[in-house]
Amino acid sequence: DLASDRAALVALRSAVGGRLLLWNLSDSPCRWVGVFCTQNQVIELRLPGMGLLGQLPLAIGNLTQLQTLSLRFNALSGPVPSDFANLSNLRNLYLQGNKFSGEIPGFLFGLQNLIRLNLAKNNFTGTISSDFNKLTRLGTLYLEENHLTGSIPELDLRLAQFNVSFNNLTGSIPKWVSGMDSSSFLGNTLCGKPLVSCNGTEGSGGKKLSGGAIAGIVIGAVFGFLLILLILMCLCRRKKSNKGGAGSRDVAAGKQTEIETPREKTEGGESESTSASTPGAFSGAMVKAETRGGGSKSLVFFGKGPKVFDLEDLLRASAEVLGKGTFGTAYKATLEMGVVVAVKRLKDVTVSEKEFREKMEVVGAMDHHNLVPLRAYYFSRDEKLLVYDYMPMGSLSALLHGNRGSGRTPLNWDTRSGIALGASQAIAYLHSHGPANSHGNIKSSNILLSKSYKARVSDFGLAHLASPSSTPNRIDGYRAPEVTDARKVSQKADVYSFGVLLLELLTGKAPTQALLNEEGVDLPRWVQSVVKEEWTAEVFDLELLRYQNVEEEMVQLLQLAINCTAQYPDNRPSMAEVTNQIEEICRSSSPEQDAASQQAYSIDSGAPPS
Ligand SMILES: Nc1ncnc2c1ncn2[C@@H]1O[C@H](COP(=O)(O)OP(=O)(O)OP(=O)(O)O)[C@@H](O)[C@H]1O
Repeated sequence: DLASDRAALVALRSAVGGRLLLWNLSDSPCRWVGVFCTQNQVIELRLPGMGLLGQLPLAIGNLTQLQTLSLRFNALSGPVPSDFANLSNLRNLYLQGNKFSGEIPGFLFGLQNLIRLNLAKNNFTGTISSDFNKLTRLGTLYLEENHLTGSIPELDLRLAQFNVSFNNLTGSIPKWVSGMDSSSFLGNTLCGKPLVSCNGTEGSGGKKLSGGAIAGIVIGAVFGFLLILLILMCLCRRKKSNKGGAGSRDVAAGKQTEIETPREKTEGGESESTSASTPGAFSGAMVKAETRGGGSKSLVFFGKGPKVFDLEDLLRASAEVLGKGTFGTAYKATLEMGVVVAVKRLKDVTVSEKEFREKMEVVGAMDHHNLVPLRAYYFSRDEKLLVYDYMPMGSLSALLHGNRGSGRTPLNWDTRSGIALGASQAIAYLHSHGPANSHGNIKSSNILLSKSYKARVSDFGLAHLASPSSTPNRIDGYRAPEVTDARKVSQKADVYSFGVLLLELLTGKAPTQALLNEEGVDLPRWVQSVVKEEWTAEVFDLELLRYQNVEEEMVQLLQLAINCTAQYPDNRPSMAEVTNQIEEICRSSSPEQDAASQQAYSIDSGAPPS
């Protein structure tokens, strides 16, 4: 019961101290940092980097319902206490980054429910026991950077993740792990696939190179680098001279406009564009608009800077369809002076001209670095055009779901959590302008990206202008259950949509794709059903799972997403609260995280976007 769980935690606190000393003992233990309960029982204890010092007492073993125990990156030493044998419900054990010593204790092999075991970066000695075979559910085994000796035993496990690098292991790599990356075995005296074969004839890693060969490689690499540098410099010069004096500055924007070659179309069925720009094609449609609309109207600009282009310039621009959305078609328009903008032609606008202009004034006045700014608009009876900054990196939807094949750069935790934070800040900013201010259409194709993968929320306010009949099904995956009229989306409904977006970031699944899955459930319900069973890896995007050390942050963000997608609006947090929580999650993953994920990248050679 909770009283005995509490006693165990207090005993732990007095033995290893650290930030556990900040626990408020007069509070329920379920409210202490790192302690997670279900039905008045502690089921998770997550204490990473809490400055815990010394030997663990016999205490944690009393937390009999514990499913996840994380003590990673502390200064815990000595043996793993024997009462861990009582943790029969334990699924995830993270002890990496401590100074635990002694052999890998035999009682761990009695924890039949273990799915993830991370003992890396400790001082464990002895051999890798064949008793690991008893852990039939094990999917992750990390033992790197210890002092383990002997050979890797023949086991009958099907592991998704395995690493024994930088131990003192010898012998040949058994077949059951020979499909792992060579980096899992480096720093030992091992041979066989994926390292060099044991008779020294084939394989990729492990061959000793002579001093001369190393010198040759270094010199070659330096020359190669210089050559690439030279080519890049030439290319830059050519590009500059091509541009000539053409204004690449969007003066209306008051800042540099990013001019890009047409980007790859990755948005599945949503884009109907060819990648070639068509000079005049865009203007054709608008000339019609201009003549039919009366001809005297012009673009209404926002922002303080001078207006570098006018309607005439826009008419002459080459246009390329970016995609068809709920409210019309989006174009990439390249103006003759070189400025690139995104133009949206709205359809089915139901509000009056006065209402439209008032709404545009509100939208145009929004100024936040995580919003795509509305630069100008045009209104006539037949045509309504909105001019935005063009975002060359496309949308989060394309980034997450496009190009899932080989050659894709994995989207790492830092990038995803950074996008979540930026988007939440923009939405919280919109909400801070009064309770009637909501976005109304939060989804991954409306989260655009800057060159440095920072989130820019677009399409703010458009939902309030469109008729409900023009709202296609595909936004349903994001829509809160209480929303019946797409023009009236509350702030709490925005929070719901944002929660779905977080789930999309964490699972890599499109909400619309989840709608079509075999069970016919939506993304929030699917995640909840998986999570209810246990906090397994199953919900997370495989690309994220490669970076083990962020799992706690991932779980925290998952919990937040689940809170945001609560069925009843009152049970959802406010957007300001959501932003604060994401900030905290990002902060807790930063310092120690950076070093660890850098390491993961260098092993995977998947360069993180800066
Ligand atoms: N400012 C922009 N810069 C670059 N690409 C953009 C810009 N605005 C929209 N896009 C892209 O153009 C395509 C169509 O966008 P649009 O907003 O019209 O539709 P949507 O996002 O699919 O749906 P909805 O209309 O419901 O927002 C999307 O792929 C979107 O990412």
